[in-house]
Amino acid sequence: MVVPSTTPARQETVTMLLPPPCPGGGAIPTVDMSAPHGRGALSRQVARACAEQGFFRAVNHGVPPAGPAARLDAATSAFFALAAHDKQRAGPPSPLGYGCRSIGFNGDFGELEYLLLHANPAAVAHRASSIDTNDPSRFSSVVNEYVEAVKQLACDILDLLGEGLGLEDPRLFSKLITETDSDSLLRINHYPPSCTVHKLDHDDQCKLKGVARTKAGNGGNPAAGGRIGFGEHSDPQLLSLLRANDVDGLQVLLPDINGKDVWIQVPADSSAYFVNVGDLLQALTNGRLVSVRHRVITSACRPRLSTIYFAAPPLHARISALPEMVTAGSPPRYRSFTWAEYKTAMYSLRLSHSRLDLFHVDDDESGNGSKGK
Ligand SMILES: C=C1C[C@]23C[C@@]1(O)CC[C@H]2[C@@]12CC[C@H](O)[C@@](C)(C(=O)O1)[C@H]2[C@@H]3C(=O)O
Ligand SMILES: O=C(O)CCC(=O)C(=O)O
Ligand SMILES: [Fe+2]
Repeated sequence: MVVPSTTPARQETVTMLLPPPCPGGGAIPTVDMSAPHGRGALSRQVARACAEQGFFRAVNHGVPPAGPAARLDAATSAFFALAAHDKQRAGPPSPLGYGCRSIGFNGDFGELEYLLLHANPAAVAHRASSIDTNDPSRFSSVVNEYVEAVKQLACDILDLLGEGLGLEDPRLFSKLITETDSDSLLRINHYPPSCTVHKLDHDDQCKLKGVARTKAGNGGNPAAGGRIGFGEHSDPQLLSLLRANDVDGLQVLLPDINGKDVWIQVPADSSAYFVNVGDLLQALTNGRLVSVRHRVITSACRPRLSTIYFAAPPLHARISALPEMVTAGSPPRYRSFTWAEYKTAMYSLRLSHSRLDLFHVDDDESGNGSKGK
């Protein structure tokens, strides 16, 4: 087995913004998906990045920048450029649909507007008529085409993970997201420029005057100058694949050389995919892979447009540690649960909550079932 042993639970002790130590992001691993050193080396590299950082930058990933990705960016940018009342037709988020500032149902806010879609063609077609009233079928095909491309990349990465972890069935993870009733999502986030001159425009766009400005409790002190675009959280699903324009803002919480967690800025790279491990993959691997905490802090004078594919299993999928991941020295950490059960818990909680803690075996046994923030 080539994957490093379980990462110990991490405590954030310092919050700071670091300039990227090198153009590639320093602590952030870059994985060349064209496998220049062969598939074995690639699978080990992917597994190692997901175990040590829970995050990596994928380059030469095979999804061409022109084509589905460019068409989706054009279609979603056109939507966000509409007048507020036209966009509200696709809202409020249920949680799917168009949302502005408000995230989830429990009082989280961020300086963004977004579209959240179920990634299956029938659901996309249902939403398209309120998003693109002129040509809903074109909007649907643009989204479906993109989803097919990004889902293929997600399957490739999940298969590499299965191989790198030495699973008996290396395709087990990817099979979960290719089921016809998989619960994967596509989210498009649009962060307005942070310059004061544009801020009022955005308040007007959202028609949410009077809503409290983002508070520190929504993700921590972002440091002078930045505003919370999307507060600190981990993604609940299996794996997330993020592509964004060339505007910075994404930060990940990673341990420094002394083991202290620090916020690392992820330099923008519009040609790359940023891949992060979600809570379900952490549970399936019994904590071997880590669901990385991340956030978006906006400080640029240009809008940030990001598109994230959240690869998820069907609602009925049962999540419990794979036998290969359980040993005498590494007993099961989480009790078994279904994705539906996990989703119910997650929608009742704030964005920053460490949801997986609710399913931790120790917490369960000691009766502290609702540990968290
Ligand atoms: C506050 C919330 C928004 C969220 C559902 C939740 O109750 C907690 C998890 C949040 C999150 C984070 C990652 C994704 O952006 C998201 C779509 C998801 O699956 O979990 C969001 C949820 C959301 O915006 O509905
Ligand atoms: O918009 C981004 O860059 C990241 C947002 C995010 O983490 C999310 O939507 O879950
Ligand atoms: Fe996220």
